Amino acid sequence: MAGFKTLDDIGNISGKRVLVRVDLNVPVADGKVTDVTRIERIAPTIAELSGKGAKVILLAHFGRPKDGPTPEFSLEPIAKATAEVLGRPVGFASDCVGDTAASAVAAMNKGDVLLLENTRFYKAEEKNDPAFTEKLAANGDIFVNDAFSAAHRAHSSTEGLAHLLPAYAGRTMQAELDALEKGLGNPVRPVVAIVGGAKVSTKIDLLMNLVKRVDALVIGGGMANTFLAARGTAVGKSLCEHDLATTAKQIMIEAAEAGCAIILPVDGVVAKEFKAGAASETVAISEVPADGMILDVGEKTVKAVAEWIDRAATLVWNGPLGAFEIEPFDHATVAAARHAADRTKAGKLVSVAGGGDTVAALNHAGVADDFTYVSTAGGAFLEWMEGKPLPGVEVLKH
Ligand SMILES: Nc1ncnc2c1ncn2[C@@H]1O[C@H](COP(=O)(O)OP(=O)(O)O)[C@@H](O)[C@H]1O
Ligand SMILES: O=C(OP(=O)(O)O)[C@H](O)COP(=O)(O)O
Repeated sequence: MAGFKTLDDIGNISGKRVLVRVDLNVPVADGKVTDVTRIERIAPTIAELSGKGAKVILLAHFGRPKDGPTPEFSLEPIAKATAEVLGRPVGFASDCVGDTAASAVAAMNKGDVLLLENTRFYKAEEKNDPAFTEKLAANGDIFVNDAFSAAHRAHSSTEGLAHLLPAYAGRTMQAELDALEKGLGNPVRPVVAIVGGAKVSTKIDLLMNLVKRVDALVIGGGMANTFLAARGTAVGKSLCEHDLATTAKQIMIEAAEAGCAIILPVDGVVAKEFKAGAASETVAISEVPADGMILDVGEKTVKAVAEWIDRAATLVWNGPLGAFEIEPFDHATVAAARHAADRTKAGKLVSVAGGGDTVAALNHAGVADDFTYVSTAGGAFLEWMEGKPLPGVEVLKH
């Protein structure tokens, strides 16, 4: 990989403490990891470093904790899941810095793997605070970044550490960049993007550039509601960021100027409660009841999405079309995923999808292996697609 040091360049690391940034921000329901793709993808890097006798110290975030350490956002259950997937013991330290982390690291033997607690339990992490980065660096001799899916964040553990320690790209980071370049570096047109999901405020800005790079943008999931509301459609109690209406309107203007079609839902499946088995009905998008929530796009929209997939030569997809974890709100996502998989298998489509929940949705639909490429990354992959430098990648080029 041009401009990067990879594990091929790492030399003798026997006995060295290697801090490895991984993405363990995996989907969890009722305390159980529901999709282990991100864990499986970090296995090669961990096996290689451990096999060379390094002390492998994993750094990761989980969710977006607002109030410091809380059990809900602890990585401890994920350490157990990681051990199961890797088929080896994975230690856990209940703090990522300070004495707790230092003594757990000091107790490691060559080849051991240890996971440190959620880096986002410290606000300083997201501020890329140099003093905090130094505290993280105190536990390592070398830094390896294998978290491509968090590389769009300029945080202490994704960017800062690469300034303080000799830094290398891990095998997944390397493979993700190679695969995206191969699949989307020079995409065959028309390019259709599907963007859905729930991370509206952190992803909406990137649509401003994405509409200049793709021929059509299908917006579903929670993301669609903000656009519908901006257009004046009442969305009841749906997930919606009304204060982003101006941004949504501007994206629609930019899209029109760039000749990018914007496709919004024409119908929605609405329910009064966000829970399995909740009574639901499909209504025209102009008829969402004031006390209803749109939890999936409706059948007419599913048909329109399939038609756009048929027109596409290349499909990029991040974010489910509905709350796919809860039946029956998985219907549109599963239908679109299966349709894209069929077109791909027929040799008519290059399909690249990514994101923690999107990968889980593709697995739920049973088609993850049928896509051209499935990235672990959602936001990072879209930012890469819009041509934006990713801080966690750029710093590895120094
Ligand atoms: N209409 C909707 N209302 C509420 N949540 C939704 C809706 N559509 C999708 N979601 C939720 O979006 C989440 C995934 O969004 P996101 O994190 O942006 O995707 P990814 O992890 O693939 O990048 C899922 O948990 C799903 O339940
Ligand atoms: O899950 C992630 O991204 P994704 O939802 O875009 O797939 C990454 O772990 C980044 O998490 P963040 O969006 O809270 O920084």
